[in-house]
Amino acid sequence: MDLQSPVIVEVLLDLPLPRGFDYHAALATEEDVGRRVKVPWGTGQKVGVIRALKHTSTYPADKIKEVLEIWRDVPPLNARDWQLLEFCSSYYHYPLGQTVLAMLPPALRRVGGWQPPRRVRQPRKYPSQSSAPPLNEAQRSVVQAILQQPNFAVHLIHGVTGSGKTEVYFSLIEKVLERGRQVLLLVPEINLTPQLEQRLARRWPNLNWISLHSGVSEKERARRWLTAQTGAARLVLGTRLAVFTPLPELGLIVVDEEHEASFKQQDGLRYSARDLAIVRARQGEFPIILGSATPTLESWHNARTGRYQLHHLRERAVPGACLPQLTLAPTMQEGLPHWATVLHETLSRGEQVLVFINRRGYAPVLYCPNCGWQAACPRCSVRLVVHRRTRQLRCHHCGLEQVLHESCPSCGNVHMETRGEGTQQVEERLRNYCPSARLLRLDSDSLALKGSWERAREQILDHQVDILVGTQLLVKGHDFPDLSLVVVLNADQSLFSSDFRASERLYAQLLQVAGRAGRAEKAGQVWIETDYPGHPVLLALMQHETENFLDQELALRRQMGWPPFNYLAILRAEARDVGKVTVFLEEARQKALTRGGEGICIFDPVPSTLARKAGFHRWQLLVQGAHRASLQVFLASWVDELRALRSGRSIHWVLEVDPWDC
Ligand SMILES: Nc1ncnc2c1ncn2[C@@H]1O[C@H](COP(=O)(O)OP(=O)(O)OP(=O)(O)O)[C@@H](O)[C@H]1O
Ligand SMILES: [Zn+2]
Repeated sequence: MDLQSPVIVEVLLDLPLPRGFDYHAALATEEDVGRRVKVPWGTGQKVGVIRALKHTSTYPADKIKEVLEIWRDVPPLNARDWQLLEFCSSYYHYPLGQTVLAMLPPALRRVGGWQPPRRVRQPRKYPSQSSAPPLNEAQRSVVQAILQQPNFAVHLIHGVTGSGKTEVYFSLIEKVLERGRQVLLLVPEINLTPQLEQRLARRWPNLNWISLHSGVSEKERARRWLTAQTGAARLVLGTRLAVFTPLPELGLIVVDEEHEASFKQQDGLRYSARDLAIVRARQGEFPIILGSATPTLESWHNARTGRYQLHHLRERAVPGACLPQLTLAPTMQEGLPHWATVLHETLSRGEQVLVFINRRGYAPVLYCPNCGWQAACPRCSVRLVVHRRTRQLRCHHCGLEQVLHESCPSCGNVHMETRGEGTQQVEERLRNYCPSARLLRLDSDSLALKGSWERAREQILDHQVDILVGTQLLVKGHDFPDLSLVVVLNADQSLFSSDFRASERLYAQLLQVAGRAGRAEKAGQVWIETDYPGHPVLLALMQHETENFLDQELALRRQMGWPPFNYLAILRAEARDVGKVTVFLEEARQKALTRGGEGICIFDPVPSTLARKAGFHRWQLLVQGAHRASLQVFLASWVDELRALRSGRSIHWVLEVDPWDC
């Protein structure tokens, strides 16, 4: 660089604009690219990240302001970090500045600068494991096969529930750590981290590893993030946000439970952490492992067509443990349920029971049997849920709370009734069946307090609980050896959804919840309440035929022309005034039709599934592309046109690539 010319830096800011901003920075050098800066913005200040140094600017020199501070207290983003961020910004059509600032831990985005926490919380100590269990034959051959390819490859491990996928990951992780490379282990749920933290700490008592998730305090999260960036931390265990952690020596990524929807960010930068992890592995030329008992059809298709390498674990790992026995039973309107006997038998053997119902609260409907009035949310297009203990009606979408009606607001009838069951009612019912059993309800209401999941988990493992009543929070990847009976209530509620992914999701959910039963020596039983025992999802489940099910679903998707046989993007728009939403989407559709593109199909604007939320009307427009590349070309120019539309200024809109909910 010419030493005479004033140094100008291009700074990326957290603004919805596709460009950076120029500032003078007399003392900046090339080393500062990727560092955080404080800059003046309007009457205030903002934190940004230096993207580049330049000689000249297109702005008039006297308009360019001076950078207030370049923070050199932490390392800059490196070329690999930029590579991932640039991919992310261009693939999701999200401004680079917003992408970069979204990925920084919040404590590094403060205009006050970064102060490390005064006290560092010491990681909990666990008794170290004498030695890892010897891998069984099937596990060993998966490990061998994966080790043969040190370069980029996507490995899909399809392992039945309890087949010991985690031990396979650990074995591979050990090899990668020995080679001096860092490891990223992604899990879908913050609830799963205590279980894995414990396993990691026992396996490698001297390893410097960190966990990153939204439950870690701001400062602590930034501190840990920095230990990863400097290379001090050798392993990062985290939820989706951890996919962006700078890891200069990264050599392996594991995505556990790759089918989980929580890998998809649903607001702001709407990325899929699983997909970005694959991109990251390709950029870094190292292997990535996806593991699941119920892979997504996208991954399954890639495995079937040879793009991913498929590995199987067909049996449970604990010697003697086998897959649970499944029984379908009709829902009883009155009297004892069909599973009452087996419930008592299980409890009398001193084993644990999980009762699964995917609905929290007491009852989903409050209605008047006299005039038919129902309690609905005034701000959303849903009914209000009855919470009996707090005597409230609550909206599970916008958080609205009302006092439970004593009488019908429409006709004055004082005998109001509820319909359907939620976790609280099931808990009450079970207390009547088994008055002496110790019950624990686990849903987002009972787990609202910090640390409550960890306590609950220890109670379960210590066998201070006989019956667990819970929602999907309990389904994922947990390992409770004394649990031998799983009861699924009201499975039918999702059999008739219109989403093309409904069958895939229901199958995964039922198989995963069933998979919590009988993981150790105790034989497992699963009872599913349904009035449709002939439904294809249930038939496949009964036969433990996951591969057939996936193949059949793939054939259906191909026939219907849904992903993974094409690619989707959704333009979502919302506003208080429904007219503004439809005008914008109609103009957007016209632009799209004019632009067109090879294999691009533009649908009509329609109301979203939740058509009104917190007073906002929500509509969407689906775009389908036969090829990923041509869809990307189309979206890139379309999004520019959308930004220029006047009708888009007074509403919220967002373009989502590869949506999981349509
Ligand atoms: N080789 C082995 N010998 C004995 N026990 C094993 C072996 N491998 C794993 N296990 C045990 O089997 C149980 C299930 O393992 P793990 O939790 O890894 O299964 P998983 O495949 O991840 O299951 P899920 O998909 O249901 O989460 C654990 O208790 C684990 O300690
Ligand atoms: Zn609401």
